[in-house]
Amino acid sequence: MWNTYLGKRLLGFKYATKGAWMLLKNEASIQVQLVVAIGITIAGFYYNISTTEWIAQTLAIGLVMSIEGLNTAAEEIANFVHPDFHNKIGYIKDVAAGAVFFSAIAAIIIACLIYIPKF
Ligand SMILES: Nc1ncnc2c1ncn2[C@@H]1O[C@H](COP(=O)(O)OP(=O)(O)OP(=O)(O)O)[C@@H](O)[C@H]1O
Repeated sequence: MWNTYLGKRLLGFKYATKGAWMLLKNEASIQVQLVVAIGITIAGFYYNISTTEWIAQTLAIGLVMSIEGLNTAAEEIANFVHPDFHNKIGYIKDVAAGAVFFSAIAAIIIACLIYIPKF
């Protein structure tokens, strides 16, 4: 059954949900982002934000958590292939963290655009 087209897709989904659970269980930064995501979702209901605002907010949450997950994967690969100190590993980790920074700035701007007018 798992060797069919549909079976392989289902297996991929199973591994992806396992990976998402591992990120949420093991990674402090993702846990913090999940708490922020829950808080901002509660704020969305409290301030009764529009459908467009929900779309922007949901995309922002997904973007930050996705890039954080990729950043974690890059760090894990870097630690696995080269556990010792190396400038190149430092560069790889820093640019991966920089990608999270870009997404976080975008998410903060989106949050400001949605919530500042509501005060
Ligand atoms: N092996 C290494 N060689 C060179 N520099 C490193 C190395 N490991 C870490 N660094 C430097 O230290 C910084 C922090 O590394 P670390 O692995 O603790 O990342 P982190 O983002 O703090 O991880 P975590 O998200 O797990 O807390 C990196 O961004 C990099 O500048």
